[in-house]
Amino acid sequence: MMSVRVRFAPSPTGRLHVGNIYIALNNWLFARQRNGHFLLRLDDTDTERSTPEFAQGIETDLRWLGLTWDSFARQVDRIADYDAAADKLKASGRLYPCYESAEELALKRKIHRVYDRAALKLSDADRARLEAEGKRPHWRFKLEHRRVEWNDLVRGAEHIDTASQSDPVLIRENGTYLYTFTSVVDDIALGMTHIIRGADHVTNTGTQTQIFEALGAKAPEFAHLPLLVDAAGEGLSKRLGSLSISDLRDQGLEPMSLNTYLAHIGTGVPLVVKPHLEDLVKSHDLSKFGKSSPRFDPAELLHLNARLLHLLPFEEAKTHLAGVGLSDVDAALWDVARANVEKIEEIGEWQRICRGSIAPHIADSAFAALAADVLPQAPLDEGSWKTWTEAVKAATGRKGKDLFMPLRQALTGLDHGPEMRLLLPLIGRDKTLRRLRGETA
Ligand SMILES: Nc1ncnc2c1ncn2[C@@H]1O[C@H](COP(=O)(O)OP(=O)(O)OP(=O)(O)O)[C@@H](O)[C@H]1O
Repeated sequence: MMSVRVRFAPSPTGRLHVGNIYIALNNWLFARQRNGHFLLRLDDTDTERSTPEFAQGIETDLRWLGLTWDSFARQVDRIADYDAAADKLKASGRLYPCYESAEELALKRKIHRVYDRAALKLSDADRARLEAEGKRPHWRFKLEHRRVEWNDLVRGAEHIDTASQSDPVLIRENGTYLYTFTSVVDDIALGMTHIIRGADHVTNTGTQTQIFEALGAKAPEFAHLPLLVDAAGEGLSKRLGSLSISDLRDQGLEPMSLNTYLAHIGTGVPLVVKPHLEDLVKSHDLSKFGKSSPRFDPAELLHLNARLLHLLPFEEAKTHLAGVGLSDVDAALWDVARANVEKIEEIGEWQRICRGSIAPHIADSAFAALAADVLPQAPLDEGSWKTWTEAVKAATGRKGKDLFMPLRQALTGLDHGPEMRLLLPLIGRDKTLRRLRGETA
């Protein structure tokens, strides 16, 4: 069997958003599951809007998520190939020059929805006259008017009737190529076997299939994933910077929670925490995705992030902790605090409470003093809390919340957090005594 080759082909015209990564991830998982090849291709022929900073940002985002690529291409390096392919289509009569201005085309559109192919009727003399007047042609691809059918790996049996479409412009008046064309030339040259992309490209599929064939190639298999929308149901755009990957990274989310969430939404399969990309590779299945637009809900992502941290063993958490400046957190603290955070940086607060210094919250200093008197001797362990609170109860007559809450507040400055039985040994006897006296310790 031919080995699988897929690509992610963003234009470096903005910061990648979660919809773009939905596509990148699905391509990557599809390739990895089949020992295939994943190409990163920058569609950067729009030189006005493409920038090196956005190109760099794409690489940074993909690396952060672990979506590494096997090869890399840029469309600006491949113009000679486009020229050669265009010459071939011109020679076979599939690309024809048109001279209508934008105004003329707008007028025509009021009468016919589809371009009337008037330019095909021009004689050599007509064209020579137009050129002599200084007109430069744009070039249209002559569609075969027929039904193009394909078995979409996401959407099932699909078809487009190209008779209802205008012959697409593939080369602009200034000689630059349109995406519809360059993408096909690349997909042929770089040997793509499957094209996995967003549903915004379904309508291009008829035209592109015919361009593949006109260039002597067979169209690859297609998979069109639904377009993600935000929690309010609005579409996403690189240009607007909505739900960008760099923002989510800056917010301190784990790359694997984003990968897991994106591999899940739109599938209808229950959301299960997957700590490693390999786990997602195993369960990946394009046929599980539906057609309707999934909502990307940041609240759901945050919840998943918390669940992922709760399951993350210390050995794996270490590098993440170092990444947020918390390399001094140890296994004991991690194991106690991880169930109480949504983002890894919040571990810093528990590090400060257990290992650094805080201002305690003492509501009743007489009670705190009595409690200090009966604190067990060092070293404190997981049994010490029970021994201590029983002694405090005997000394003060307090019980339940009236007993536990003032102690928690005195020791942590907070009224919530991990079990006190686990926190007490981490805080230690000295700090506990000082905090009970109201000292910052
Ligand atoms: N909201 C979305 N959901 C899923 N896929 C999307 C979404 N938006 C874009 N894509 C896909 O992302 C890939 C990269 O596309 P592209 O670089 O054109 O991004 P874009 O967000 O559409 O760009 P722009 O906003 O600059 O027009 C394409 O496969 C496209 O179908």
